[in-house]
Amino acid sequence: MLVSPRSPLEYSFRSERPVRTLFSLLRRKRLYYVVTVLMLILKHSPMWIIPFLTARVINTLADPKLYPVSQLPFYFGAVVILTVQNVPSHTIYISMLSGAVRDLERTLRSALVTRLQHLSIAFHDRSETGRLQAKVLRDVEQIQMFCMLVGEGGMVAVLSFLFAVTVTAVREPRMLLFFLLMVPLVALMRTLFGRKIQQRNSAFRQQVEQMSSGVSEMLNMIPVVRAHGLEGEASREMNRQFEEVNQRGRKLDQINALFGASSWVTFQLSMIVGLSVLSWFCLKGWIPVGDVVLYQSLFSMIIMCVTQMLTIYPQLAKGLESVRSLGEVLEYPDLEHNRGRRKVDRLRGEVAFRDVLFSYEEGKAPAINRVSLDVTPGECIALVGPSGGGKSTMMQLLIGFRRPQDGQILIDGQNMEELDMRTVRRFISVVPQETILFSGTILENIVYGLSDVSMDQVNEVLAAANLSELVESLPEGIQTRIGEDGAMLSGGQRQRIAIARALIRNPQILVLDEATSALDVVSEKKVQEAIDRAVQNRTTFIVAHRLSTVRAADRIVVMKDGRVAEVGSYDELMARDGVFREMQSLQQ
Ligand SMILES: Nc1ncnc2c1ncn2[C@@H]1O[C@H](COP(=O)(O)OP(=O)(O)OP(=O)(O)O)[C@@H](O)[C@H]1O
Repeated sequence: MLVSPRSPLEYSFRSERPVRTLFSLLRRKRLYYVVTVLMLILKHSPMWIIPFLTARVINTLADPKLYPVSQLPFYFGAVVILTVQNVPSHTIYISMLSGAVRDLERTLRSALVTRLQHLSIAFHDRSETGRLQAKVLRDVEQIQMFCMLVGEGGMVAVLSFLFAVTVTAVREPRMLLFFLLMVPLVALMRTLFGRKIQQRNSAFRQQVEQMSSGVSEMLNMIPVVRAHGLEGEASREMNRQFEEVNQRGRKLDQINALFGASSWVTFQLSMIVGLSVLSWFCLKGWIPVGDVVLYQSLFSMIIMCVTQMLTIYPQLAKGLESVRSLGEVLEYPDLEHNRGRRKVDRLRGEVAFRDVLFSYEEGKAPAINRVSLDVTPGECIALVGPSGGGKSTMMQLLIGFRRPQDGQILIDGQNMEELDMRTVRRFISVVPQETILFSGTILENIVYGLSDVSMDQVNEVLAAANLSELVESLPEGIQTRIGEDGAMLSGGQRQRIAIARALIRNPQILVLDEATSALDVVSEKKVQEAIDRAVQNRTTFIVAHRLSTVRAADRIVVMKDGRVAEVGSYDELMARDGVFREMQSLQQ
């Protein structure tokens, strides 16, 4: 069942092994990484070599008999060359690192979006949009930052630490012993403060997030607040949140200041202790004067590397957590399966439900309970019934968003399970209850997703959807921008645009979920006229609420508790003393 459009990236993605997953993802740009590491070593080499050269210069000056003074220009020249080469090597290093990491970022986002497009509607129902959005944006950004951090600070810290420890171990093991005694002290202090700062940081972040959702809620609520005269309360509530952010922010700044100063003092004190030990070594004659500078540099390198690694560590944990978070999408198995199934290049519009059983969750009462229904091409079926009766679920089954647990749905006599639903859906249009519009022009909203549509076709559907008059009255006509989510349009106009969008595809099957919100008489009449035209020459299913729609349907199917309670024409059902007549008498 789970054959799917999987990218190679998804095959190598194992969220239970985040580090291995990252390595396998980074392998795509192996050459970039090799060059990055080489350039890193080259660009950073002055930091490692200059202390040796400085020591040599000082030793030469202190005891010219030991080292020839004539070599001094060579040392200075070497320092200059080493320093200047940092410009090209650093530039190449960053462009290679960024090239590889940005490629990873783009690949991950694109894999996520492709996967999200193919995951089942059931998955999307269960997932909050905000959480999915955070995965595509924030989690990928965390992974990108993680890789940059490892590539920049992390690698330098590890390499420098190994370099300093090895050099000291080889040249002066007694000094290494002293260094390794000091390191845990610095690390301990860092860890203790780090935990406290992290707590304050996350409290502050939560407060800021709460404030930001508070602000957006406040903006949405402005008309309600104004209508109830609650402006004062609304402002007070926001001020309370601002005050909380202010308090937490100040606490965070204080602890950061204390930590910053303490770190600096600890570092300087450890340097002074290091210097006094080195001075003692020098006075004893164990090391020359210049080596005091050398070991002092190596010591400061070790302390800085340890500090750097401890700073990076929490970010690493976050990055790995983000890899796991992406796994929830990239490894989720519930994909719509189409590969290898029969493609459809034409449809007559015959639909049959055969003993269809469907429940949203295992063990729960079925939303569709053994329903059978035969619909001939061109027929108009109105689905009516009490709320929760199963009308929308029937439509979701018809368009293949949900799959029956038992029974069959046949389209043109072919079992839907054997058809490539992507090809079937080219012949099905859906007008949902809530019209979804985007902030383009009327034309863009109507032809959405189609590339070669003639203006004649557009004018035809405008007329069919009763939109010609509206479009002509606008100064920019069909090129008028309709604002975010069609904010400039009335409810009836939005519905008619949705109908036009459905009709432009000239579907063989039309599914129309009528909006329940009441329209004024004129709007309702216009929408109804549009529907009347839309149903011609195609099989139509309308989840109907309006009496006029119900009347015009060839057959009315009354759904109750997941079953078909009654089927018949308007007159037939009204003649019966059943659910439909009761519903109609309540509506009038
Ligand atoms: N996504 C879902 N997850 C779980 N249960 C659901 C889901 N959608 C609908 N249901 C349940 O399935 C049953 C049928 O719901 P459905 O939406 O098909 O009814 P309806 O007749 O279209 O109702 P309405 O007229 O209110 O839209 C109801 O009991 C409903 O609670």
